[in-house]
Amino acid sequence: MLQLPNPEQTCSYPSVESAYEFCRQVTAEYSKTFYLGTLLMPKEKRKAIWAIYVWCRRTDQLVDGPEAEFTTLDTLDQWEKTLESIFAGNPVESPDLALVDTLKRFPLEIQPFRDLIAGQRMDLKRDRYQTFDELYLYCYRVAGTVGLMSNAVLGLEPEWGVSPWQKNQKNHIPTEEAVALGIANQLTNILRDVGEDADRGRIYLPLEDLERFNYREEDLFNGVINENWRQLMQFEIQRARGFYAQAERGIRDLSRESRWPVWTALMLYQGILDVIERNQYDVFNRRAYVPKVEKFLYLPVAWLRSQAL
Ligand SMILES: CC(C)=CCC/C(C)=C/CC/C(C)=C/CC/C(C)=C/[C@@H]1[C@@H](COP(=O)(O)OP(=O)(O)O)[C@]1(C)CC/C=C(\C)CC/C=C(\C)CCC=C(C)C
Ligand SMILES: Nc1ncnc2c1ncn2[C@@H]1O[C@H](COP(=O)(O)OP(=O)(O)OP(=O)(O)O)[C@@H](O)[C@H]1O
Ligand SMILES: [Mn+2]
Repeated sequence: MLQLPNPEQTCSYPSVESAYEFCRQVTAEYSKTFYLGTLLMPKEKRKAIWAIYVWCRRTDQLVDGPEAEFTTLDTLDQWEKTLESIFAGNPVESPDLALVDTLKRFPLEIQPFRDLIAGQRMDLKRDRYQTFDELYLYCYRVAGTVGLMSNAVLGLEPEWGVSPWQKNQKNHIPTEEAVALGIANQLTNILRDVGEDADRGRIYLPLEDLERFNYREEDLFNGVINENWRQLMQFEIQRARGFYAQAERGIRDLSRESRWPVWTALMLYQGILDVIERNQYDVFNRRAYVPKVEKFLYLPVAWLRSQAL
């Protein structure tokens, strides 16, 4: 796992602009997919997503990064206090300057941020999920919440963009669809990282599914790829695709300028599932990623969808 650049070194003058620049760099370094999506947005929204990205990434690093062994429930309580301070307009560290500024510009609520921290608490407390309902709660907390945060920035199509015969119809707010995209992304992430997580003694796939397909924990730790594994993976891939399909139906409710970036991020992340299939479900020895050239080929298709669907 990469180490986040030290914010104090990167921004020698802690100004709002240098904080945003730091956030841009971190987003570009950590996620080619989401960074590409943000490049398709207007400047103000793009910067806001970078600020949110970095807060989420820093939260994730507390339990997933190089310092993770020192993180306790207490650390996360402290982190939540810092969050409250940011929402009160008082940055604690220099990257927070960007989020404080973003909070002035967009109607973000604190609850999804708190819930994301609660998701990290789950990672500290457990390394198995018995049922899909339990896993769903985890996915909601670590990723569905990101959908809610993003929605506040992406925005809806303004009233004046609505045709006269729809004027009295209230805009549909695609909350469930935004959460669905977070869930879909997280399930994809889990399927891609099965091997990596097993190396850390973690299993995110619901144990009830392992049982249903007659695939044992021990098989997973040994990286066994047999017919049972392929069927289990196919089942989970279809489940993730169901959430992508739900998310797609919400994109038309977003502001026009946000549709292309969201279609792009959705298609690129969903593309990881196709790569897993192409790799014949070997997530133990090969990392599934969409090659750079292919990433750019998605752009025009995503644009057409953002215009037509
Ligand atoms: C283009 C756009 C709007 C992007 C949003 C980017 C953003 C703010 C991402 C935050 C990512 C983050 C660091 C979250 C912390 C918890 C975590 C690690 C969640 C997983 C992301 C990991 O991505 P990555 O591949 O880098 O993982 P590794 O650490 O390398 O293993 C997640 C898979 C969750 C990502 C969830 C989202 C981006 C939510 C998507 C939903 C929307 C943008 C809402 C769209 C609206 C409608 C109506 C469909
Ligand atoms: N285009 C690529 N070419 C070669 N290796 C890649 C590529 N994309 C990802 N990888 C591999 O995956 C690792 C990073 O994984 P990750 O999936 O986080 O990539 P990413 O480009 O940040 O995309 P994402 O936004 O989907 O997270 C790299 O260190 C590399 O091993
Ligand atoms: Mn990544």
